Amino acid sequence: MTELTQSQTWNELVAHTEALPHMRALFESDPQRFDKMSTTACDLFLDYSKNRASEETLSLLFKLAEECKLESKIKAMFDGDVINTTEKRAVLHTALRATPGQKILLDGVDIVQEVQQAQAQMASFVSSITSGDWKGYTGKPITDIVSIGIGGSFLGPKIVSQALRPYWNKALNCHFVGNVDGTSITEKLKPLDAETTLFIMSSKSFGTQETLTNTLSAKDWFIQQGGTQSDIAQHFVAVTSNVAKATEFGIDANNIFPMWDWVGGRYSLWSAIGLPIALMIGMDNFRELLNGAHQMDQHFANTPLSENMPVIMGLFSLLYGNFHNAQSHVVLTYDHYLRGLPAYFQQLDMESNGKSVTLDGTQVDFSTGPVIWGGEGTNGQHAYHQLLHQGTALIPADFIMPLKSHNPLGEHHKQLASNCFGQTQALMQGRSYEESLTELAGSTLSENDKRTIAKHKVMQGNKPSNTILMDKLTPATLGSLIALYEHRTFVQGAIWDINSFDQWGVELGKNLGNDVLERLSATADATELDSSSNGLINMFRQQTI
Ligand SMILES: O=P(O)(O)OC[C@H]1O[C@H](O)[C@H](O)[C@@H](O)[C@@H]1O
Repeated sequence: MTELTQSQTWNELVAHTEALPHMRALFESDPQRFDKMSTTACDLFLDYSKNRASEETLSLLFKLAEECKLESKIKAMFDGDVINTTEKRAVLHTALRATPGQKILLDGVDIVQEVQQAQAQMASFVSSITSGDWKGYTGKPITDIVSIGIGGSFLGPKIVSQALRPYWNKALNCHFVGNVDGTSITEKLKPLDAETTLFIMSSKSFGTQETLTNTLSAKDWFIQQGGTQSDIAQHFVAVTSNVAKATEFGIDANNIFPMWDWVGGRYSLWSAIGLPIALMIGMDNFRELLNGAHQMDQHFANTPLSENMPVIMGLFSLLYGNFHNAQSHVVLTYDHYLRGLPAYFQQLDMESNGKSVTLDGTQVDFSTGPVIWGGEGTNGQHAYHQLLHQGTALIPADFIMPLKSHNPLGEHHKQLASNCFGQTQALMQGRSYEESLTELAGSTLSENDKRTIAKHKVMQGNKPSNTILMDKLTPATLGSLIALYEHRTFVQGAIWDINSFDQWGVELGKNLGNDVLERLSATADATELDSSSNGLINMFRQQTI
């Protein structure tokens, strides 16, 4: 048993949540509910009134957070304490968006200065590419960026540049290769011209199999297309914390951008890992993105728990996972540019909070990180929303929408908004049996059929959602939004007392994958593993030898 589930507040929450009325009743009894349960921070508006919560629920949740020393844990992260205890590392992605002049000392070194130097290196690189000063091996300016990386070195740059497409430099195009599946890089390279293509190899460790293999294939392609070994320096740059390995691999030392071990991969888009973003949207906009995140950092670090947006969102997610048995959480972006965000938050949250022991190694006796999934609205409404409305699982939802579109076309945005708000309303209020019967009153169905069909039309409602609105999707609002979710993830991990910053589960898969790779190339069939693994390996061997 953990202390957490033994605590009085935890047990009060168990009893309290069971007794809470339907959200419809909560709205009916308090016309001010929307005003009371909504807040603004960093140009993001959060309506959290459509949650299964009364004032008492909130005060119990805040009490739980206080008892779990959330405030001092937040401070410890910002101060650079070694909170990633299993890897003995500080967690300072917030330093990547600190303002110049701010001082954050780590082992006596001011890391903000290092960050500023890296940003200056990025800025001069971006300017040489966009001005055309940096030329390909035949003297032509660069037109295409191919970013090679995986995990945090892939999703952040890809999804943020996709989201900020209205800010793109029209003279450049960007492509992302993550998967080691040869199809991925083959298809990406097909339309490209080696003379005008720049490869960015992004790998914090410089040891990730997929990224090394894809980079080698990119080099082979470059040579096949007419480039020479000595041209490689003009076409390959790297972002890594392992400079020695990158130079050994053949990347020119002048073309290496730094990374640090105090930045987790899934928190790294703010560093030079974000170089593809900076190239596509320009360094000024990249700084806006950082500034948006910095504003959210300030809000998170300095706002009382009860008004703190990431805290409120983190506590609601915990409420559903721990007290309502919700196993998943859906993120629904009502903006085509934000269509990749659910996948980004999925990595952020599931790699961070998919853990089963507390910091001291005690097995948890409560659910930790839920499955995060989602997609873009309105598409999902014609598919999986059915399960949100009438399925047996409780799936809390986040709806995210800018009030203004970058593409204001006729009535499109109004219709988009009406669908977004209509969905949250339907989830909350549902439809009773009596209402369903009334709807069927004028039909030609028999009374018996009406009663049967009415049962199928019943929606329990009481399905929770948050709605996050922003005036417009800009680099700054996107920065704030992503930082909001980073901190929301932190809040839950802090209350559960787990390490949100390691990923040992991923490591085991990597090691076993390498072992299998050797067996696939061995001269004899595999016999030493379990029969399934032996069987699969040997089937593959028979097809390829
Ligand atoms: O940047 P790299 O060192 O190549 O790592 C890429 C990714 O691989 C790992 O498997 C981790 O789980 C991710 O968090 C990381 O972002």
